[in-house]
Amino acid sequence: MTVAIEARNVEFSFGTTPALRGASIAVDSGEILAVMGPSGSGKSTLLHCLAGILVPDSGEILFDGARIDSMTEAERSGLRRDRFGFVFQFGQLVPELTAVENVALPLLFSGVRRTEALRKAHGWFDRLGMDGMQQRRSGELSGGQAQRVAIARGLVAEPQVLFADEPTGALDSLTGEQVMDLLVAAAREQGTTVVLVTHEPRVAAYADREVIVRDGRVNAPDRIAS
Ligand SMILES: Nc1ncnc2c1ncn2[C@@H]1O[C@H](COP(=O)(O)OP(=O)(O)OP(=O)(O)O)[C@@H](O)[C@H]1O
Repeated sequence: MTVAIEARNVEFSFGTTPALRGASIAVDSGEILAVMGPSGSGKSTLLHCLAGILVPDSGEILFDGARIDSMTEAERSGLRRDRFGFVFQFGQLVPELTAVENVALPLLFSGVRRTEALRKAHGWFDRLGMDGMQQRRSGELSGGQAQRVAIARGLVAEPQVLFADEPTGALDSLTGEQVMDLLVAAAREQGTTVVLVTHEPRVAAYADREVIVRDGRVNAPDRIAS
């Protein structure tokens, strides 16, 4: 197995508040990893460091074998644009744009022509179960529909790694399961590596592997002897 993305002994503090204290994790290419752990343990901070949004105070982040913590901001933002996809708790769709324009955004940012980007984005709506809703704006979508659109946006440019921070956090459990079914099926089809932060065991159950962040470090889950 090739490692897609890795944190080695990462430390990060917000001012005097330590958030990561020697966190290490390696995610295999194509693997779906669930990052669990108590509130405030450092899960989101770890995701932001892996995604090149935050730069660790010490330690290393490797993507495809290359150090990204020592890259320039411009290089890291290029990686985020071209190689990574993102889904957050609240889809963060652009309210002024239609659903299909929202899905097309990462392609447009990567320089794909508008007609081609919109054509590709259109192709997602059937599998979203949302054919006919392409022209709606986010205020005209349910929470689950908006989050499905956000997942299509996260995957449309076929990123190598999808970072999902509590993607079902604002949804009821049935809607959350529909969103996870979509996320996992589409990621598997594209061979996308997924780093999924969640506090819900039902959501983590979709992953290939679970780790727990406690006090800024990553542990394998405690196994219950049977
Ligand atoms: N922008 C910030 N400024 C200051 N401290 C922060 C900031 N973001 C996070 N922290 C602190 O860093 C620590 C780790 O936070 P983080 O958000 O990574 O935890 P988390 O495990 O994702 O929590 P949750 O499950 O509640 O989202 C916490 O002590 C938190 O209070």
